[in-house]
Amino acid sequence: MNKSYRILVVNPGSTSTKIAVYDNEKELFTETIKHSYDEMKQFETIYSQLDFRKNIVLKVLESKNIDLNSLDAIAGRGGNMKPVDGGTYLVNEAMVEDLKVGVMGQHASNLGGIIAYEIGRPLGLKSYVVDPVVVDEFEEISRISGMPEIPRKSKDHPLNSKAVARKAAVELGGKYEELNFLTAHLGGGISIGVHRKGRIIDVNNALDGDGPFSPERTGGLPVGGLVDLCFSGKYTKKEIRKKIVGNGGLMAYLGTNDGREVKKMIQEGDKKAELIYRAMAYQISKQIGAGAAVLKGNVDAIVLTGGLAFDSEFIDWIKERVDFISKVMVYPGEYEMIALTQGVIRVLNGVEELREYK
Ligand SMILES: Nc1ncnc2c1ncn2[C@@H]1O[C@H](COP(=O)(O)OP(=O)(O)O)[C@@H](O)[C@H]1O
Ligand SMILES: CCCC(=O)OP(=O)(O)O
Repeated sequence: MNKSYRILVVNPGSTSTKIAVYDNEKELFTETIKHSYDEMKQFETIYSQLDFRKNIVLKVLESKNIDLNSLDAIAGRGGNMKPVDGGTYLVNEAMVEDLKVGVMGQHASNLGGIIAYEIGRPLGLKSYVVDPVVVDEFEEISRISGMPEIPRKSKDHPLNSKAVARKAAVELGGKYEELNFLTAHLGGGISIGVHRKGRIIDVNNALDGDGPFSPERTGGLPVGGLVDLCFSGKYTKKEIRKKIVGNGGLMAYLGTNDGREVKKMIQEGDKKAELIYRAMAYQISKQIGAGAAVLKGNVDAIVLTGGLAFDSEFIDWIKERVDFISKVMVYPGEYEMIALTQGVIRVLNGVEELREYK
């Protein structure tokens, strides 16, 4: 019989830090600590948030009476280290250095592996990241953008996407590694992943103006207009970036990044809100259609997930455009905490090989 493991899970997001403890797959608790804009604006960089977020994790563990010595391992959401294949990686010094710098960019997830390492090391515990945001399983053809200086990059939500695709595979009576899925992670950022037999061979870069617009990001833009805006003299580089990620999408058109607020506006008769919300579903559907072409139509299921998937009307707008492609399966919310735990348990039980970060 497999041993029982107690695992601490740390998931830093743009507006929250999620903390959970599991005994194997049994959740003891999950706590989400929200961070307001005002609280975070004191930090110049993601890395400078380290002590703030780490102390929050330690305080939550104390408040839940979790003895640090009772832990067997720590899992953190993997951030912008060098691109890697999907899987579970031991956090080592090389990874921590790359996450500190953010070799592939800046995102709160960069702190997941570092916090896990900093808490684990003095206790003699191993720390892991699972399916980090930079999982790159692209084929050569997916990297071509049309401008050699700017190759397409894989940066999205592989942790949640692979977790829901695995769930869907079980429901379909098959294995993730043997089936083809199109996943749509519909959160603050949106990514449409093309999974061919367990590998994400194409996806829109959710953090760099690619794919559908989202509650807070522009997605792909007409580049000519963007070039003009960049050189208009009206904005700094930082301001332009913020317009693309943070203040884009629903936020730019409607002044909110909250899907529930937009629903309220629509119910109160706001026609503009309805047009924009419908346009987001339209763009998501187009990206799903593009993914179907990548898979030459061999799609076992389209899997919709993320916070927006709680809105059944929104999901229906997508379904009516894409259900000719394949069966549509919906898993509202996100499964990142359990996916981190499961990834660590798979390697501790020897079901999956632990990967080394170089
Ligand atoms: N019931 C709902 N109806 C409409 N939108 C929702 C609902 N629940 C959550 N959302 C929206 O989902 C988005 C956040 O999704 P989530 O997956 O939690 O994002 P992230 O983890 O990227 O912050 C927000 O726009 C939020 O308002
Ligand atoms: C680095 C890409 C992952 C991402 O965009 O995550 P969130 O949507 O959770 O910010």
